[in-house]
Amino acid sequence: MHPSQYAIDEVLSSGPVIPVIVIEDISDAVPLARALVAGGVRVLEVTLRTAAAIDSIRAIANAVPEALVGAGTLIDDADIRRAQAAGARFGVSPGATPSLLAAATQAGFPLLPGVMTPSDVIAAMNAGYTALKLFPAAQAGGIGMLKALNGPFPQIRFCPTGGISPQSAPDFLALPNVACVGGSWLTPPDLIEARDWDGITRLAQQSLQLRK
Ligand SMILES: O=C(O)C(=O)C[C@H](O)[C@H](O)COP(=O)(O)O
Repeated sequence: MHPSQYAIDEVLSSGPVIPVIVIEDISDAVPLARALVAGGVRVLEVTLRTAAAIDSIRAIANAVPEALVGAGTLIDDADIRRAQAAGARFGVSPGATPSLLAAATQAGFPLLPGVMTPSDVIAAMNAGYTALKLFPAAQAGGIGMLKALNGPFPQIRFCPTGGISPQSAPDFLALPNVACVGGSWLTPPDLIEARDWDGITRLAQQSLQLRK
């Protein structure tokens, strides 16, 4: 394991659910991060899917130091550079291309790469990555897929993400090779639009109870 990957251990062990966050309006970033932290969720994955994402990461890193803010949807080397420059402490990708893995290693940037096949797992392992996101988790086979992967790859810890709900999360979290799950349900667009930060704090608190 690369030394920078120790931060991924902290990301995976901080709580049962990593919130996958989409921020459209930069002015929502800090109150949203504070609402999640107030609910006991300090690892935050801000996806690079919106124009506001990089500035949001920078704002959260500066104003909410108790949060562990990371960047999601990393696609290429440039994404790693701009996420790191904005203060992201880790990155998450839907995939695990050789160039993305090499760029993260070279930058000393903790990365949770996405995999969906045994060949993806082997390629990531060979590049030194043992904590992986299974994406899209439900569509890739969900619980059955994770049980099957545990046969040949018992040393891999997964953060399944994609299609997981508060209803299905406990069954994922009960698996020996699942460290945590990712999900977008902690930050629903309607609550963000309504700036219902208390509602988001409640969702964060509820997510802490999902481990059976
Ligand atoms: O943007 C990324 O980097 C992604 O990998 C996609 C997210 O992981 C899924 O969109 C999770 O969303 P839900 O399925 O709604 O929980």
